[in-house]
Amino acid sequence: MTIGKALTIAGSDCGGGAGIQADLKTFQERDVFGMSVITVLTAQNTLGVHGVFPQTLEAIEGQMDAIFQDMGANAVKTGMLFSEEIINLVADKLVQYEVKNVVVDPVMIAKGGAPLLQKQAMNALKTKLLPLATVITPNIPEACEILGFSSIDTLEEMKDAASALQKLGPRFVVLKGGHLEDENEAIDVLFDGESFHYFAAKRIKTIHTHGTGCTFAAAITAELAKGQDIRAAVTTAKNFIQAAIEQSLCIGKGIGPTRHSAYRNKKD
Ligand SMILES: Nc1ncnc2c1ncn2[C@@H]1O[C@H](COP(=O)(O)OP(=O)(O)OP(=O)(O)O)[C@@H](O)[C@H]1O
Ligand SMILES: Cc1ncc(CO)c(N)n1
Repeated sequence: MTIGKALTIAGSDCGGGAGIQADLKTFQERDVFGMSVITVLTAQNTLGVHGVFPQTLEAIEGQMDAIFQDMGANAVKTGMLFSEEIINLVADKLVQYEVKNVVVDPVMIAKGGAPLLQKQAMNALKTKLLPLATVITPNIPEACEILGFSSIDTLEEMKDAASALQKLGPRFVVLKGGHLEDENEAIDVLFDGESFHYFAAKRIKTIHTHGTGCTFAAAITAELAKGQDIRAAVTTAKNFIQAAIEQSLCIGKGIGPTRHSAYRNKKD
């Protein structure tokens, strides 16, 4: 029996809604074999991030070598990388192992406002990691940070930003519109270097959106690991996150997680 293999290189969210935990739950739901490289431990719950504990470079390198010298992966997702040193190491290893299908979720700030990427790491993210990406999945504040834009307020501005991001080197850009002020729709824009594709869904009124970005990018990764093309992968990921937010969970006292099992048994 063969199965698609997907690897997440990200931070651990002990609260289970984001990071490594969200990614592995999503991989499982999408029927790919999930593996993980933990870059940082966070002490985190629905109220916020209470501690950040980066792993040593030796520990991160050891995990990557263990996976790539044996099982390998059909697709890799990066999430919280936190520091310049970790970004440089991960980028070097992706090159060393000639990894195909790299999904870079440029995680910067948690929903509660905690920084998940050090300011000094921005240049390494832009110059070392983005050019290795098959697809990047920034939200609007992340796109603004990367590009030095003061704001992105309209669909036209999202298109301009997606096109500017693609010039930094990723093959595809998916700019997420979750943060756009639109009462009716949450619209994401895919730019392939030539044309734009739109993925719109009804905006759900809920505060429980902890880990939506991780879950969405993990679903894209799972589909790429199965050999789907980018448009099919984003279509499935959008349906997956929509179902997960529709049934999001009021667990904890703050911003609750989504329900990763909500899309189970639904047709693509
Ligand atoms: N209220 C909502 N209703 C429907 N879809 C949403 C809603 N909020 C976000 N989305 C969708 O969820 C996906 C993730 O987008 P979002 O912008 O929330 O990511 P994010 O800010 O990176 O998340 P996080 O950093 O908390 O993990 C996108 O497809 C976006 O359109
Ligand atoms: C570990 C981790 N990665 C990513 C996010 C972004 O949602 C988070 N809150 N925690």
